[in-house]
Amino acid sequence: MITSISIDKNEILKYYKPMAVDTHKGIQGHALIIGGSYGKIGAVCLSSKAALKTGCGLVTAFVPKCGYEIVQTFIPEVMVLTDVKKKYISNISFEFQPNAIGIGPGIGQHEATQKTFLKFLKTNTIPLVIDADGLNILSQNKSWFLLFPSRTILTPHPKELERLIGEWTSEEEKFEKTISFSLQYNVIIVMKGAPTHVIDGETIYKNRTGNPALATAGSGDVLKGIITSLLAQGYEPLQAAILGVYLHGLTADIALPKTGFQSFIASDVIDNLGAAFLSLG
Ligand SMILES: NC(=O)C1=CN([C@@H]2O[C@H](COP(=O)(O)OP(=O)(O)OC[C@H]3O[C@@H](n4cnc5c(N)ncnc54)[C@H](O)[C@@H]3O)[C@@H](O)[C@H]2O)[C@@H](O)CC1
Ligand SMILES: Nc1ncnc2c1ncn2[C@@H]1O[C@H](COP(=O)(O)OP(=O)(O)O)[C@@H](O)[C@H]1O
Ligand SMILES: [Mg+2]
Repeated sequence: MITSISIDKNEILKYYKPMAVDTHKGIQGHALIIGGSYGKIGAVCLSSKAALKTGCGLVTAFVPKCGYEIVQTFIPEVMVLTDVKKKYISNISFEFQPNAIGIGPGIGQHEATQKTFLKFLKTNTIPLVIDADGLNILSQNKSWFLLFPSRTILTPHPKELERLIGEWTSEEEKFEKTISFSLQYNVIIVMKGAPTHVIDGETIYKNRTGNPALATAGSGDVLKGIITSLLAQGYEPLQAAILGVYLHGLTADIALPKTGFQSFIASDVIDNLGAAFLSLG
């Protein structure tokens, strides 16, 4: 039976955890963001900065070599690991245990990137968020769906969703297909749009924050960083997805009187995260 739930402040406050007074960076969670390719390192910068500004203690970015100085300069608080290749990722490798991994922003679809992504999926057991080209690679290799760790979070925009589940002819069919996908692979699907819905099997959560100011490059990359950060901090995957889309939308609602719809950019989501958290009390 399908259940519909609103993502509003009441819902969020059921599980939002303010930071403990005696916490420290070592227990606030370590998020790993894997992504970027030549010309699209910005996606990783935005995602990594959003992860830090959502409260996790440590963030590491894994990028192709060309991204090293870009990420270090854009956000020195983030640690950076690099691939052996200059312009794209070909061999995902890291020697620490992150609490959550976000993969996909700006990663491209190079053959070598696809190969290492498959190898990664075969061995990874760490809570995972997959976005952007990570989803596009999966759409081209549908047998890999079976490799999702249970409760993986997928964050497709409508075009990425269509590539994953195939075309639909009505809103009803879109929801039916997304629900079946979520049930079949035991994944949480953040159906980005206006509004965004979070699908967990037959439960549909409809987000109540956000506005058209979010229709801007990198806005999804930032959302991915926010959700990965929450996952790294120990939120259950469903809670991380719900709280993430709520906070993301709220930043745009808070900023709107200052920026208007047009001049709001993805960095403004990051800049308004503090105000969004403060509004939770
Ligand atoms: N500064 C950066 O480095 C940026 C990197 N990006 C990366 O660029 C790569 C490509 O991502 P894109 O999403 O641009 O490309 P895609 O080809 O996946 O998606 C673009 C297509 O989807 C359609 N679409 C998007 N949102 C839609 C909506 N709400 N309703 C209906 N159709 C919609 C567009 O019209 C277009 O046809 C990703 O890896 C992404 O992470 C982008 O996020 C932009 C910023
Ligand atoms: N008109 C809108 N109203 C509310 N949210 C929107 C609107 N347009 C886009 N968004 C949000 O902005 C984000 C866009 O994500 P995405 O398309 O992946 O961007 P990018 O890949 O450039 O980072 C999603 O979270 C989506 O829900
Ligand atoms: Mg995107």
